[in-house]
Amino acid sequence: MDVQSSTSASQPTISTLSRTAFTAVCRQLEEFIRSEKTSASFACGGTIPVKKTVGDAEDAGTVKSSGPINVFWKLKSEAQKLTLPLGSSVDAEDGSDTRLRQLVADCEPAGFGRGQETVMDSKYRKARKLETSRFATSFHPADFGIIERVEQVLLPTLDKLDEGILQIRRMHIELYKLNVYSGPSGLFKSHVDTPRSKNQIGSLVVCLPSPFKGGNLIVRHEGREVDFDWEHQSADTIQWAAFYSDCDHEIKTITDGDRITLTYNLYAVTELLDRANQISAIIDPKSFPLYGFLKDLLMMPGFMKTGGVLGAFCSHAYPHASEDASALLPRGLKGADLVLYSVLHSLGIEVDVLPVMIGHGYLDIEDDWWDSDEYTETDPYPDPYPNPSGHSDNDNGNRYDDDARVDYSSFSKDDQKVRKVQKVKVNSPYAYVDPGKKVHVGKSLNPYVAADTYEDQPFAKILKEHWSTREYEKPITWVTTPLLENIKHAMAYLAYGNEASQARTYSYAAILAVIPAWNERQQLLERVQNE
Ligand SMILES: O=C(O)CCC(=O)C(=O)O
Ligand SMILES: [Fe+2]
Repeated sequence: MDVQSSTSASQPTISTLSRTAFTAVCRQLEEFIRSEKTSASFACGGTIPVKKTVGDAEDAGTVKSSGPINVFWKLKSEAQKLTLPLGSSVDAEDGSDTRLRQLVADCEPAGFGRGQETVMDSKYRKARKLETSRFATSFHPADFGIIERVEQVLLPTLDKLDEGILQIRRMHIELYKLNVYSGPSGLFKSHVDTPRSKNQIGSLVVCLPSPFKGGNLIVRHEGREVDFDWEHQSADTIQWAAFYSDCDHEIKTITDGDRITLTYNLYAVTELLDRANQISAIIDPKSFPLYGFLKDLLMMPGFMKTGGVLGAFCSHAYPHASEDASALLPRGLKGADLVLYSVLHSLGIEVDVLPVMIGHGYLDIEDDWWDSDEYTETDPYPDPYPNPSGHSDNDNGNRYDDDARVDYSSFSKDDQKVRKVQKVKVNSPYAYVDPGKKVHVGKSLNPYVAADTYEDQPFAKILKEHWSTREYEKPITWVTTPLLENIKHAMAYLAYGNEASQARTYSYAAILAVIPAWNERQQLLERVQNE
C-alpha cells in the first residue's frame, strides 16, 4: 500500500515508493541523523600549566602557560588579593593560606534555582560564591586561546546560512561568578545552567590552581558523558571545560581542599560577512555524508512524490522567551542540529525550527508513541493511529483530538512527572506520528507552555489559549524519536538550574523540512546540481 495513497493517484506516471521502501529510506535517514548526533561534540576542555615565577610566563600571542593568577575582592572597604597557586606571591609576607581562607569566608553561600525559586539546600549544592560586582581577576580566557577553541567546537559556522551573505557566528563571553567548593563536602548535583539571555549557548568553567580532591565535573548529553577529572593537576594547572548550556552536569563531592572556579556565560552573536571576506574555517554542508544522502533521496521521484514534511527532533534544548525567541534560531543551533538544518537549507529546502509538544503536553507522551513490538512482520509499517472509521485517507494532518485522557492536575509534583515520563516508549526505531493529532508543532518558539504554570487547567484549554499550532499542508513524517533522556532532562530543567529561572526556560524543538512534490523539486535540484 502506498504511504500517500490518496494523493498519488493524481500522478499516475511515476510510481510512489512502496510503504516498505519508504520505511527503509526513513530508517536510513534516521541512521544518518543519529550518526551526526553521536559524533557531534557537546563539551570540550583543556589545561594551562601555571609557572610559579612571574617571569616564566610566555609572551602574549604564544602563550602556552600562565603566570600566577590574582583574584581581587573587597572586604568592607579594604582591597584584598589572593595569588594562586599558593606560595607564588611576590609579596614576602604572603600568608597565602590565610588569604585563601579569607576569600572563602568572604564569599556568600550559593543557592540554586528550582523553577522560579532560589533554594538553599546543602545536600544539592554546597558552594560559596562571589558576584562579579565584588571581585576582579587577572585571568582572561582570551589570553590562552580558550575562546577560539570553544568557538571551533561549540559554535561552528556552516556556509550558506543566508543567501549571498554569510552569517558568521561568534562567541561572546561574560564572566559570571567565582565559586568555591571546599572539602570535605562541597558539591553541586545534577542541574542545567539557567540561560541568562536568549543568546546563551553554553557555559565555561575555569578552575584556578589550588589543590583539591574529588570534585569531578561530569557533563552529559543524549546518553553520552564527559568526565573532567581535575584533582590530579589541581595544584599547579588551570583547567577548563566548556559545554552547551542545555547539558546536564554535576560536580562530585570535593573531599579535601578548595576547588575555586570562574564561570562564564557563552553567547552566540552573529556577524555578517560578504563572500569576499569568507574565512577558510567555515564548514561546507556538502562535506557531510548526510548531504549526499538527502540529495539522492530528493532525486528519487517516488520519494514523497506529492510532497510532504520531514520532522526530526532536535538533539538539544533551546532557551526561549516570550518576545524574542523566534530571533534565536537558527542562529543558536547547536551541534548535530546545526548540521541537519544547514544541509537541508543548502539543498534549497524550506526548513523551520519549531517547538513541539507531544500529545497532551510533554507530560503525556506515554501512549503517544508507536511501540513497534506490537506489530507483526507481515505489516511492518501499520498505521499507528488507525482511524476508527477504517479510512486512513485523511492526510491533511489536521485531525485534532482534544479529549483529555490524562488528568493533568495529577502531575503537580515533580517526582510524579518524572515517573510518568520514564514510562515513555522510545525503543521503536522511529515513529511515524499522525500529525496534528499527536504532536503539536508551535507556530514559533514563542508560545511555549511551562507545565508548572498551568497545572490546574485542562490541557485543551491551555492549548487553545497559548499554542497556535502550525499546520502544514502535508503530513509530517517523523524520522527521529525524541530521546527518553532528553524528556527526563526537560523535566529536570524545570526543577533544577544554577539560578532561578525568570521568563526563560528550555524547550525541545524539531527541525521540519517541507519537501516539495516531485514536479516542483526538479527545478530546485537542477540548481543545486549546477553549483
Ligand atoms: O564549577 C564547576 O565545575 C561548574 C559550576 C556549575 O555547574 C555552575 O556554577 O553552574
Ligand atoms: Fe552549572
